[in-house]
Amino acid sequence: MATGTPPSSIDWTQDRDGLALALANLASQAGQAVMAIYADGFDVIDKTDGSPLTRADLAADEVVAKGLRTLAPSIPVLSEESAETVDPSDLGDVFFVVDPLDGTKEFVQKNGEFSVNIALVENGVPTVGVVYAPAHNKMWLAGDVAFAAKVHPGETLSSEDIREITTCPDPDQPIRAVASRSHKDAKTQAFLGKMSGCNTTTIGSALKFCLVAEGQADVYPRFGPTMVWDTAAGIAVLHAAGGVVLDENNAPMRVHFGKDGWRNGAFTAWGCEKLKNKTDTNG
Ligand SMILES: Nc1ncnc2c1ncn2[C@@H]1O[C@H](COP(=O)(O)O)[C@@H](OP(=O)(O)O)[C@H]1O
Ligand SMILES: [Mg+2]
Repeated sequence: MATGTPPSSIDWTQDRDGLALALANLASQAGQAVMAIYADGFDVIDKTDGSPLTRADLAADEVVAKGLRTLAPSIPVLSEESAETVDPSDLGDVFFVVDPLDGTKEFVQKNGEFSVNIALVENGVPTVGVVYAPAHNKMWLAGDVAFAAKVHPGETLSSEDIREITTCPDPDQPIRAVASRSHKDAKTQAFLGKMSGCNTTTIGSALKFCLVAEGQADVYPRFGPTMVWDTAAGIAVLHAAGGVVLDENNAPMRVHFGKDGWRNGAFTAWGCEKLKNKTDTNG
């Protein structure tokens, strides 16, 4: 079944898997815009926080913003590229969170490890998420159920193209960890060092959540800074696949505007909460 543009009167909070598919198709279009610039060449601007910005971030943001206005005009949008202009109190309880190009450092280095992230957040909980890696032709999407699919940038996905994914924890095997390629920190290294025999793969962007969600890794520890748009979509995918993302207080991580603005605290994303005991046992 190919999806066309759905009527804007749909209550998406009642059809989260349907929304996930519609957002996946939007991410595919944004990925097409990103890949055109990836092939074409681009300048890199340093933002005030030291992170890079390219015209691919802005082009993808425009595609996603326009698509969301058509799809769900009544739901507000918080995007990395326009967050400074958004008053958090105007967002209400239900809003979209967008990182049009997550892993811009990886994009600049041309290693393919970047993604388009779109999430629906309801009362602080990411309930729908899509993470699209256009350089890998790979989409992860989730509402009530988590799925993955092969999709080339710009292609339209239908419900027949997607396969269900779940996490794959095996408490008898050494932990497989994923960590940031470009943002390493001592606390993460210490955490990884506490797990005997742990194998760690480094990779950019929200792809780390997706590797845990589809059972290729067990844990993604993150003690260095991230923003809510880096994590919301990945949390939704991992949660629907059977995993959990815990904050510094071991509570499910929420999307919220706090003393550090939209910046997250430290978190650990697990394929299964029980695996957490392995850090305690072996630490
Ligand atoms: N000092 C900092 N403050 C806030 N966010 C940071 C940061 N350093 C890295 N990040 C976040 O980490 C993201 C990259 O994650 P990873 O290291 O897992 O690839 C960046 O996303 P962008 O590339 O969208 O800017 C950025 O939001
Ligand atoms: Mg990001």
